[in-house]
Amino acid sequence: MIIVLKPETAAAMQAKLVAQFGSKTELFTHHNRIAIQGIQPADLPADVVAAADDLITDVPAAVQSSRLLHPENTVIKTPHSVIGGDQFVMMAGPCSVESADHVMAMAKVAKQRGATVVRGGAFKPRTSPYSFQGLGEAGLQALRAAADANDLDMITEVMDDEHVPMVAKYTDIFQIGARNMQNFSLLKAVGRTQIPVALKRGMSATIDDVLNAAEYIAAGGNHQIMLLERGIRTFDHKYTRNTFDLGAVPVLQKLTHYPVIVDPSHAVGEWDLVTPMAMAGVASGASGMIVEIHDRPTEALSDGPQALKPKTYLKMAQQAFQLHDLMTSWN
Ligand SMILES: O=C[C@H](O)[C@H](O)COP(=O)(O)O
Ligand SMILES: C=C(OP(=O)(O)O)C(=O)O
Repeated sequence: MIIVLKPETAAAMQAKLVAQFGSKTELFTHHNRIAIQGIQPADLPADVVAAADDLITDVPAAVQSSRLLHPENTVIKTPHSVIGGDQFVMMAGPCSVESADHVMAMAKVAKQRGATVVRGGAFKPRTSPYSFQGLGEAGLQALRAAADANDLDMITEVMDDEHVPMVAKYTDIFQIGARNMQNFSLLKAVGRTQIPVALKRGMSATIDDVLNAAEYIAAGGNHQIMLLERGIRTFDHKYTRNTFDLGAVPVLQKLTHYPVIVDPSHAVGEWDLVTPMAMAGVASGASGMIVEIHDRPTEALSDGPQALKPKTYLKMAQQAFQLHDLMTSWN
């Protein structure tokens, strides 16, 4: 259950509850709230009940992710971005880091229209073991250099818990890919760091699966989490790579305090569908977008069909910021 304490006595009552239940159960405090697993109102001392504004008994398993414990938005600050604040955050770059020169050029394009984060995979989760697997640490170095030269933050995928210390040396944001959303060792490993984590929704993951995956990260002590909607598998993928579940954006925002980011590139998989769905992603109320760009998509080492060429990206990004500004003016 979650006990919402009156602010004036919250600290004293929390201390009392921690002393009484702390060794027996999972217990989390946030401002004037305290979540204690596995107890009922009848288990509480009378003075705690008297000091409570509310006793919430219907509490989800992913309690640290829940707005019931943490009502206000989480805002993540990286060197060049504020994610989950008032500004829309643009993350752009190639699917894979292909070479130092290429990612440098793509970072420059990303920056031209307001991106504050450059993306690129150095470890690639490919369907086939014979497809390009990424440049590894050399890719991380190239992406770091491209980010630094353009005053951008870096986001990159970490696929393996053993790689977490290596990727941590370079990146500002860990990306956990859709295929690894329930790789619990990996979630625990990034949860032990204090580096922001962008958790992509698994292809067949329910909302509760996403929230519980985020909870693994929070349970380790890392609360800098953002959730990425990148499309799910449904029944008809003849024309789109995945089904962009934009309903998930306001649902996640209602249930959790973490910023929600949209990935129209992986959602639709075809470049000419990316701009309209990117706009839909902005309209859904997301805090930001991650989008793939490439100057020669037909030669891309991964996901070329969904990459926006620079000119198309620049137009899309301009429209995305304009739409976000318009929506902000309505509030
Ligand atoms: O980011 C790259 C791709 O989305 C991912 O690696 C899977 O693509 P593939 O099925 O072409 O390997
Ligand atoms: C592999 C990626 O995406 P996803 O995990 O969503 O498939 C990616 O963004 O590079």
